[in-house]
Parts: sequence; structure tokens; C-alpha cells
Amino acid sequence: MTQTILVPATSANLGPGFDSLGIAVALYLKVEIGVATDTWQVIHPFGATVPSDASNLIVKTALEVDPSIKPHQIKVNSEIPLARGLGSSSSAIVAGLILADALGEHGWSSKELLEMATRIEGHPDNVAPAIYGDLTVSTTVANQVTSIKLPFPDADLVAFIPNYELLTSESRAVLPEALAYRQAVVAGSIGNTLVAALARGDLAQAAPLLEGDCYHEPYRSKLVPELAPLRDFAHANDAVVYLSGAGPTLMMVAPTQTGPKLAIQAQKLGFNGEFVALEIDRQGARLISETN
Ligand SMILES: Nc1ncnc2c1ncn2[C@@H]1O[C@H](COP(=O)(O)OP(=O)(O)OP(=O)(O)O)[C@@H](O)[C@H]1O
Ligand SMILES: N[C@@H](CCO)C(=O)O
Repeated sequence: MTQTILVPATSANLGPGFDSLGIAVALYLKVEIGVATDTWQVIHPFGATVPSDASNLIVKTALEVDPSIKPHQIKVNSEIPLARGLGSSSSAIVAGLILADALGEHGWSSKELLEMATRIEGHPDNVAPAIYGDLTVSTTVANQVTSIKLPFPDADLVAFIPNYELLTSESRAVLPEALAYRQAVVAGSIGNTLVAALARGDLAQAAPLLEGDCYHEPYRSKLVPELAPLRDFAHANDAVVYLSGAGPTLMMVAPTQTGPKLAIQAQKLGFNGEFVALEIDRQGARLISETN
């Protein structure tokens, strides 16, 4: 029997939903569980900077939650670019948890996976949609993670994926230590109203709120100089843009049936990167077992 773990990419924040909102998109991390070996062997396409032994993030995560699992060869293929704001580290963490679940035969629930993944990643906005699929609204209160899955409204998504990396740690380092009370109240109210509009499937009301963030985009825009000109382009085409996760990917949200054409037009802007039309993944992470 062959077992393959499939985990979608994710796009977090959606503007004012900092560290809380996220969507799953149809780019996948695929991990095939191979034969048992003496030491962990990870065959992957990422080059020398990503480890191929037990210190690889996928295996490290698996061993953190179940140190008793035996070494295997695992084969990794990925459509998710690293350090671009499409949740590559969260997908790797979720894949590691499912690897430990499969090898340790634990039968963990999605909620158990969510709790472990949030503890390891530090915030639930990417790991929740990676596990559940679609749009998730999440928070942690008194060490308890709550995540609500909602259908993201009908819309087309076009990601601008720059040719440069931006590590989450670097992008968090430019954020302020504190927000003034009044500013925090406004920021929260924009996020709340966005969630209500998304829950109603009302893209027209959600669109300006997706651009209403006060928590992180004002501080991070200097790291992603394409944000302002892409917003101008988007507005001329009935679309809006938010910084995906910690960046540098920018996500355009556009009316249905317009995404592929918008991606072709936007490519002509001459930015240093690629425009990709993306679908929402409605299902989330899964383990596929096939008999040979
Ligand atoms: N499949 C993988 N296998 C091993 N390590 C990985 C894998 N995917 C990501 N990583 C590690 O995670 C790092 C990227 O994590 P980081 O949190 O900076 O960005 P991201 O998760 O892609 O973006 P964001 O969190 O903003 O959506 C990579 O540089 C690599 O070290
Ligand atoms: N909410 C996180 C996502 C990236 O891990 C951030 O914007 O820093």
C-alpha cells in the first residue's frame, strides 16, 4: 500500500484578519511515505538549504509529537514556493503531524491536529485552513484554539508571487510592539465586519474591508514595493489586493470569471515575479492510501 499526504498552500490574514483568517488554495505539498530505513531520508526538490535528514521540518514535527515512530524514506514534491507568504512552513508542519499520525496509528482528529499545529507554528491562521480547507476564522483563548470553517464567497484569486523570498521572522520584525487603544479598536471592528461580509458571501461589501488592515500592511509595505502599484492596477479592474501571510506574495481578489485574464494582463506590468490564477481548496489536508 502507498500512502501519500496532500496538504494545500494557504494565504493568511486577508488584510485585517491578522494571525486569525486564512484560506486554503490549490497548490499542494505532496509527501509519499516510503520504506522503513535505518535513518530518516527526505528526498525533496528544495536544494541544500533544506535538510534531508531528521532535522527536516516535516520529520522534526513528526518526531516532536511522536518520538517513537521509526525512520522511513519520504519523498516530497511541492508546488508551494518557500518563504513567499503561501504558508509553506505550515503545510510542512501539518504534513509532519499527519506523518506521525499515520506511522503511529493514532487516529488523531482534525481538532487534535489543529491544537498541535498551532502550538508548533505559534498562530492558527495558516495551519487551520491547511487542515480544514476553505476559509477559516481562528483564535486562541486560554490555550484553547477555536477555528470556524466558512465557505469563501465565489471569487477569482490571482496571486503575484515575487521572485524574492521574505522570511516570516523578517516580516514580523518590522511590526510595532504595541498599537494605540483607539487604533486597535478600529482595526478589530474592520476585521469583524469583514468576517460578517464573508460569512454572508457578500464580496462587494468584503472587498474594501480586505484592504482595510491597520495591523501589519502599513508596516510591511516597504518590504513589498509592488503592493501600491498592484492596488492601482487592481482597482482599475474591479479587484482588490491584500498581502498574503507575511508576504511577499500579494493576493488579488476579483469577480468570478475574470482571474485568468487578469493574470495575463498583470504579467505585462513587468514586476519581478509571476501572476498565478488560483482556486480555493475546499477540503484541506488528506492522507491518500492506495493499494499497489
Ligand atoms: N516542505 C518543507 N520542508 C522542509 N522545510 C520547509 C518546507 N516548507 C517550508 N519549510 C521551511 O520553512 C521556511 C519558510 O517559512 P516561513 O514561515 O518563513 O514562510 P512561509 O511559511 O512560506 O510563508 P507565510 O508563513 O508568510 O505564509 C523555509 O525557508 C524552510 O526552512
Ligand atoms: N499571520 C502571520 C502569517 C505568516 O506566518 C503573519 O502575517 O506574520
